[in-house]
Order: sequence, then C-alpha cells, then structure tokens
Amino acid sequence: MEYIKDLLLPLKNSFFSNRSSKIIPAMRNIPTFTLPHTGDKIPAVAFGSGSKHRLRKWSDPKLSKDTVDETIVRIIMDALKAGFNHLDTAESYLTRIEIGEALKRSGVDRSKLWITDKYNQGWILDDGQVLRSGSPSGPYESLKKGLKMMGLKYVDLFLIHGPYFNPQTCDITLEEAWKQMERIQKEGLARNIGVSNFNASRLRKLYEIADVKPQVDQVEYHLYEQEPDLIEFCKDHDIFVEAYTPLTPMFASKVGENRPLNPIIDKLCHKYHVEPNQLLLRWVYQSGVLPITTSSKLSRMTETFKIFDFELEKTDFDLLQKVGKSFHYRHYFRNIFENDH
Ligand SMILES: NC(=O)C1=CN([C@@H]2O[C@H](COP(=O)(O)OP(=O)(O)OC[C@H]3O[C@@H](n4cnc5c(N)ncnc54)[C@H](OP(=O)(O)O)[C@@H]3O)[C@@H](O)[C@H]2O)C=CC1
Ligand SMILES: O=C1Nc2ccccc2C1=O
Repeated sequence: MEYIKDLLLPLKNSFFSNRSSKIIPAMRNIPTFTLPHTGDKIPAVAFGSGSKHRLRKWSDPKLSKDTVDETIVRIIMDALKAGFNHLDTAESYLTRIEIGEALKRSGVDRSKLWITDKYNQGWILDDGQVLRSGSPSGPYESLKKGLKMMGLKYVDLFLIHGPYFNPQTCDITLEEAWKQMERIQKEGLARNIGVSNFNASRLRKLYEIADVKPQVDQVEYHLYEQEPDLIEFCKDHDIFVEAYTPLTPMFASKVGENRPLNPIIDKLCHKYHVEPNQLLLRWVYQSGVLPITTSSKLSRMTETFKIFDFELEKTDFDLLQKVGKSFHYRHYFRNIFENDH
C-alpha cells in the first residue's frame, strides 16, 4: 500500500496548496538601510532565490520558466514564514514564477515586502560559454514579463544583472538598456533602479551616461572579497551596495586547507555565542552593506535574524577585516572583476 500513498501525496499537495497555505510570518523588527536618492527604506537582509535554487531549475529538464517547482515554492514560503520581508529574484534564475506562487498562496501583504528583480542581458561565463539574453529587446520587456509571472504591479528594485552588452549576448547597448531602466522607474514599474556585477570602471562609464543615477550595485562581497575600490566609488557616488554569496568564507576551505580566518571565526563565534554564518552576515551588515543569503532549511532561515541582536566590537570587526584581506577568493565573474579594469 505504501506506493499508493506515494502516488496520491503529490495530488493531495497540489489540490490543497492553493487553498490552505496562508501563513503568519514571524513578527520581526528588521532594520532598514535608506537608499540615497529616493529615500526608500530597504530591509537590511534579503532571501535569495538564485544560486542553489537557480541551479535546481536549470539542471532539471522537466523544469522551465513556465513550470512551478513545488520545492522552491515551499522554500520561499518558509522564508516568508521565518520573517524575511525582502526577496531577491532574477529573470535568469527562472524562479519568478515560484515567487509569484509563494506570494499568492501565503497571502502576505505586498506593501510589507521588498521585491528585487533583475533583467537578464545575456552572459559570458568564466569558461567562455555565451548565454543569450532572456529578453532581446531589453529590460522593459523583461520586467513586464516578470511582473506578470509574479502577479505584481511593481517591484521595489530592478537591476541590470551584469555588464555583458555585446552582439553575442543581446540586441541592445548598455546606453539603450539604461534608457529603458529610466523609463521603467518613471512609469512606476520599479521604485528603484540599479545594476549588479559592475566593477568601479564600468560603474563610472554608466554614471557618465545616466540621467537617473543607479541606486544599487549588487556584487560578490565577503571577508575574502572586500572590493575596496568599488566600495569607495559607491560611497563617493551614493550607490548602495548589496552583497551576494556572503557566506563564502565558510566554504573557501577545502578538506585539509586551513584558511587564515578559520581560527578567528571559531574564537569569535565562541565569544559572541553565534554560529559562523551569523558572524559572517553580521560583519557584512556592520560594514554598511546588505547581505543576500539563502537556505533550503527553515531552521537556518530563522537563525539568520540573530545578526541583528549582537554587535561586533570594533577591534573584532577590524581583525576580521584585516585577516580576511590577507587571502583572496572570488566565486563568480573573475572575467569582470579580475581581468577587466
Ligand atoms: N547578482 C548576482 O550575480 C548573484 C546574486 N546572487 C543572489 O544571492 C543569493 C545568495 O547567494 P548564495 O551564494 O547562495 O549565498 P550564501 O553565501 O548565503 O550561501 C548560501 C548557501 O549556504 C548554505 N548555508 C546557509 N546557512 C548555512 C549554515 N549555517 N551552514 C552551512 N551551510 C549553510 C545554504 O545551503 P542550505 O540550503 O543547505 O542551508 C546555501 O547553499 C542568491 O540566491 C541570489 O539571489 C547570488 C550569486 C550571484
Ligand atoms: O545566483 C546566481 N548564480 C549565478 C550564476 C551565473 C550568473 C548569475 C548568477 C546569479 O545571480
């Protein structure tokens, strides 16, 4: 009889999923950062629907941008339940549809959420592989599709996902794309606009052609990739920085390799009674940068918020920063950040 239960369970789940899954998010007092130009208050930690969730969708031939993956919907609903009020998605993740499902099923008040989405302009990966844009005519087309998939009237922040504008990847130039981004903001489809994966020299070029300046740059940032030039440029030009892959120092050691921060992380976790993920996220937050993290486990999602309950003493913050700088590790886009200046 066991096998009959296996056959019926998915049917049961899909039958009830649209009717009985309203959730009550954990009540949390999540701090905000203020965006320099619009003054909007952005919740200070985000839950990502890319990385492992993107890979899940990309690697399963049965899943496409138009198929709802129940596992990802469950994960996003768990994140909302845990109290996340800031979700990060992108056209290239193929997870907009799950975000839309999770928002619809959970019944969470839209006005209490911050949603970030990104235009897929096409990619040249570190191994040279070229991927074409998801929306050949540009960000306007991309966001219109995204809003429909997510069942939203607007997003809080819309980003150009990367600086790969050339005939191999897409049909428009960066200048044309930015004009469309300005129109998107003017029409109220996105309250704020910005970019991702732009290094300082690319930001400078964009800055010169932009009438509406980018509000945000979302980049890889953690103790082993501190990006001092970029951070300084952003500070001087009122561009707010968001950090993806903030937990990288936890994964930068292979078996047998002892990275310089390992003993310090152990010691400070003991001192502050926190876990390594909380220490690393706290360091990012305390440096004035917004961490975007993710997990597939509700318990880890819930633990994230402890980062707002403790403060690193200045000497500990500085020690982490100094020792982190003694070793360099970048996970994504070496072709932009290490070879192109
Ligand atoms: N703009 C861009 O180009 C990019 C944007 N992003 C965005 O940033 C988001 C976050 O990126 P990501 O690299 O996943 O971020 P993180 O550095 O937060 O890493 C998350 C990973 O760490 C694991 N993890 C979480 N907590 C713990 C723990 N306590 N112990 C051990 N492992 C743990 C999770 O696995 P588990 O599920 O097992 O908990 C998950 O696989 C993405 O989802 C995406 O939205 C990411 C990359 C590029
Ligand atoms: O989460 C992400 N994983 C990625 C891999 C390649 C390009 C972009 C991304 C993301 O934004």
